[in-house]
Amino acid sequence: MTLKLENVEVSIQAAPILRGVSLEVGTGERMGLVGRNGAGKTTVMRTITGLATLSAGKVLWNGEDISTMPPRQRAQLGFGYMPEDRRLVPDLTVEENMLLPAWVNKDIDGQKGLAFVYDLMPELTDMSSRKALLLSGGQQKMVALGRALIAGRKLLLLDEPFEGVAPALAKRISEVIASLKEEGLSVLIAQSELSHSLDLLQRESVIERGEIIKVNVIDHSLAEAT
Ligand SMILES: Nc1ncnc2c1ncn2[C@@H]1O[C@H](COP(=O)(O)OP(=O)(O)OP(=O)(O)O)[C@@H](O)[C@H]1O
Repeated sequence: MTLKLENVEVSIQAAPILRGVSLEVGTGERMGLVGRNGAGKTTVMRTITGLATLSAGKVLWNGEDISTMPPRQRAQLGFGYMPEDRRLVPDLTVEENMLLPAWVNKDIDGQKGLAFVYDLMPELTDMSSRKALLLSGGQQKMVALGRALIAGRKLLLLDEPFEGVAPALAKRISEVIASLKEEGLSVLIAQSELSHSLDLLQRESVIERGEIIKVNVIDHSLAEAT
């Protein structure tokens, strides 16, 4: 289950936003996408989900060109997306928010997804009937992660999952993401800083003004030594 971007170009209102972006995320790999605000991280995520349109290049999934596949079909392939701003519906409960992808896409098995998510994050079971508006920012991120996992059983795209989250909860989110390796899930994590996830990632692509300027392999022996 490999995701590959080949020389992807995306323009918004004639302004070039992504300029020849190439990257690869392998099965069970956790890859970072690191860059300053405005570097193009969210646009990369939206290109992978099909929400942004390429003007050149390709998005490949297991070698198949999915560049023009609609977002709905990509969700059926097992792509899940957690947007930076969470986009929870305040008046819906935690469980209803997580079931949203299954309500709009009948091919997604919501109950099966919920069982998986509750098993992975038992703390969500306790808050399942609470309205989203009553949750802290960090708890909302957890719910957004749960919702992304309802569809995202093969590829998970997480946009700033640790931003604005208190350290204890950030550690928990990091733990949950790390445990997904056993499921063979590939994860791409966009971040403007690395603080919470160095030990989580295997590689990171650095993006600057719409271009990948380098790919770093993370040396875990350094983290283990400290
Ligand atoms: N709908 C839009 N209309 C105009 N410009 C846009 C639009 N969406 C993104 N951009 C521009 O594209 C560039 C990349 O934005 P993008 O959101 O992908 O960056 P980012 O790295 O995710 O940063 P952030 O974390 O601030 O969202 C920015 O310069 C932004 O202003």
